Amino acid sequence: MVSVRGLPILAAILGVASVMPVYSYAEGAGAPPAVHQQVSLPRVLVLATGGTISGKADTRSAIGYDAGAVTGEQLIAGVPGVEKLAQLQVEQISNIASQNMNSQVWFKLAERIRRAFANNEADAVVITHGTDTMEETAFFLDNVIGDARPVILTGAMRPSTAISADGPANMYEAVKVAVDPQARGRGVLVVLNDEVQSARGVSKMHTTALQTFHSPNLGPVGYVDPASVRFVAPAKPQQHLDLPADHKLPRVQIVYAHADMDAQQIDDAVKGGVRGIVIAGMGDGNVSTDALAGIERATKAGVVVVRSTRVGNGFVNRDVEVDDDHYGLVASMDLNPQKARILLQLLLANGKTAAADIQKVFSVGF
Ligand SMILES: NC(=O)C[C@H](N)C(=O)O
Repeated sequence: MVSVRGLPILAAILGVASVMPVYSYAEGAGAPPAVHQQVSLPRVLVLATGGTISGKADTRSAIGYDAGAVTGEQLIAGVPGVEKLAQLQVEQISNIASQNMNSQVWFKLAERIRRAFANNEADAVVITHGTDTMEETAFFLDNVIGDARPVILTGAMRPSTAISADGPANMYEAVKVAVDPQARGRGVLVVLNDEVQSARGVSKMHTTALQTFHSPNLGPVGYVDPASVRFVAPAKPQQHLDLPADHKLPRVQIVYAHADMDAQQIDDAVKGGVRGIVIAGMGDGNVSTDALAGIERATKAGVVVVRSTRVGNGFVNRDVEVDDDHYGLVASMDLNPQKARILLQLLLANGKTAAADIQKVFSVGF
């Protein structure tokens, strides 16, 4: 449990923060108290999971760095002015690079957020996270939280020690969005580089650029800068799927389609005991004739098959180039393969196994 500290300590922190450069948290500023209190400001629970935003290198121009080397508390201490936006309570959920993100951390996050909202501990949640799998964590949480209070993920493309580290500005803007009344009722959001994206729409689309997050099909839902938060899309209805009590998600494998494709990967997946397969198909979710024969074997064996696309943009349409009705397939609509995998896992865990029922959920809103 974290403890509430007194105002003299807060004043000391504010004094330090005001003269320190923004990257100070990576340069041994020391751990501040876990609760940064200012009476009557909104309460934001910060859940730190690691990633480049918590990364640290030996020198400011170093190429390599260790992700998850800085704690959430140190990270907050390097964001001057954030304490004027909200009362921040920081908890460390994990400290990993997000290529190692996994469903156990997702369950931990989901349960902590549900508890915080049920006990009225927080008005909003900000999660710091690596960018590689941020869209997957955001989408998982979007499907299981179902609360109007904002849940915002943020991260960074440059480690905390880099020249022009982007983490502090992203953290500031994430908290700014979290406390904005208009952020309510929008599901889980991702805030980086002055843009606000929905969990459903967002995808990492550049390996290294600061402007890596885009929502190719849906566009950003809003914009943020130090002076303002502007939403350009309407709020959405809140709904949620249950978390499996045993904290296990069924095995669903992604199969990447390509020229010269045979059915080997699909047959191997079925033999390996998967409950579902998501095809990262060519174009509008296409596979070769040989692979389609493998898909037919898979569905006959009771494996649910969803057709998504490797293209990264556009919708996968039902029954246009592939006869989904005939083969009993699900079209992923706007969902990329990694998000289609999560939705299929959650639906299977909630007892939905019929392709038609699964299709209805994938098609929500379209
Ligand atoms: N920019 C980043 O955060 C990348 C890092 N590999 C991560 O996802 O943790």
